[in-house]
Amino acid sequence: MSQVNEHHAPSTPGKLKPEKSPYIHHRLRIHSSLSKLTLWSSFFLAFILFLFILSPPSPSASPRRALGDSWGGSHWEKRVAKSARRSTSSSLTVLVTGAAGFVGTHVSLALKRRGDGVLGLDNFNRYYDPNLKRARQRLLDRAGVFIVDGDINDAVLLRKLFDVVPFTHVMHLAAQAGVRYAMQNPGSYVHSNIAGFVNLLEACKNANPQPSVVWASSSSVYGLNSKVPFSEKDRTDQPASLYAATKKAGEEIAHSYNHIYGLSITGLRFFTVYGPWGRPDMAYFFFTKDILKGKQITIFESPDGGTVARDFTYIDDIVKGCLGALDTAKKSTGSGGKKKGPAQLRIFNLGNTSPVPVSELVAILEKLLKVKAKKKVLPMPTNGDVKFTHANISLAYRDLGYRPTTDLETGLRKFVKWYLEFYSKKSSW
Ligand SMILES: O=C(O)[C@H]1O[C@H](OP(=O)(O)OP(=O)(O)OC[C@H]2O[C@@H](n3ccc(=O)[nH]c3=O)[C@H](O)[C@@H]2O)[C@H](O)[C@@H](O)[C@H]1O
Repeated sequence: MSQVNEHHAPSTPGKLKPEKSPYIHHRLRIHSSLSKLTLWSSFFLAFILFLFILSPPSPSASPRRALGDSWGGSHWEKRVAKSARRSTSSSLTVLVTGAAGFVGTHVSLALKRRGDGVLGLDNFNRYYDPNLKRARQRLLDRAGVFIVDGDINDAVLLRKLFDVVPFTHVMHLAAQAGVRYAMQNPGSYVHSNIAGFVNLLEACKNANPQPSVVWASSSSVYGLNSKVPFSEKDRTDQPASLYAATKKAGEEIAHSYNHIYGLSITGLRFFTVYGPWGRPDMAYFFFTKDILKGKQITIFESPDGGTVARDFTYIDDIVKGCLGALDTAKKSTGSGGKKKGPAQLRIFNLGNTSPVPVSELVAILEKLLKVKAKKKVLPMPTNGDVKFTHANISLAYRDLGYRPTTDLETGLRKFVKWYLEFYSKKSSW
């Protein structure tokens, strides 16, 4: 069969009506479907790109992690072992997850300063400014605490850490925090507060020796409970936010790992913790920033016009509660994933026992900053917020020796002092 393509006339020009041979017609059909395919696939790619740009920024791990940040090797293991080395045999050896976080930084410093071995773990995600986390990391580095850049969902990394260090305790503070953000990025709460917690407990129950676990639950588990002040035995089956629901789920997951594997587990229900090196996503922090910038702030009030109040708790008091929980934690009874006997399971409120209306918080900030706030009062949106929190701390008082001593004005004065120093220095960064 003669090979004719569209560039050559048929062998007998003139006689034949110049019509397309079936072959040429076939080739042209292929070309037009190819060009249609190219057109549609470029439309599809453009659409995917558009969706990606629009999707909410999920706090994935730090950019470096996206490039596959490496860990392991003899130098890395030496850094891990040195950081975790305790000063005496009666000291603790603690893995602090979320060590570059607000509470994690303060707890790590306090443990190291009293002679405990401390190793940090943090994924340096972008939920808020990673530069603040890196600044905290430098603070801990100067104190001799190494923070491994890793995720609590990384089972291989966790197993390696427990192979290198015989942790006596785990202070689990890594979490997706924030009541309102859960409506924007629910997946992040499942990733960190459910999957991450289970993965960490799996590593703990498989470890030999098994560590004792102390972890951060939240006052938000009280949800719509109206009996005040909140006691540990009160209802916690009405969470008002996904954040609260994941913390409540954490308490139930802790019960199952205690029951099956003999893990000693203590949950701490923190009540709106604030202080130097705090979280920029919390009201006291961004109110300070906005008041100094002359930006309007929104003060929520309850739908019936009443105030919205929180039992704000200063970080130094929280740290004492965390160390009290670590020091009174009984050993886990399991070994290599097998339970040998009943193990300790506890839950405590760590609050300040004196709820303060948000409007009062703002008045204190105006006084400390010497700037009048531009305020807008709005009914509290149905965004997961609750009208009030108020802690009964008699259990923590009795069992942990927990005695909060810092009132809101004193605590905010220390926060404002830090804020002005840190961000004036940062402006020179
Ligand atoms: O105890 C906890 O377990 C939680 O504490 C914290 O949650 P909250 O108590 O909600 O703190 P935070 O956001 O600072 O709002 C403070 C007040 O300002 C009100 N609020 C907030 C924003 C605003 O624009 N206006 C306003 O009035 C708001 O209605 C609230 O009354 C932690 O974020 C959370 O991770 C968890 O640890």
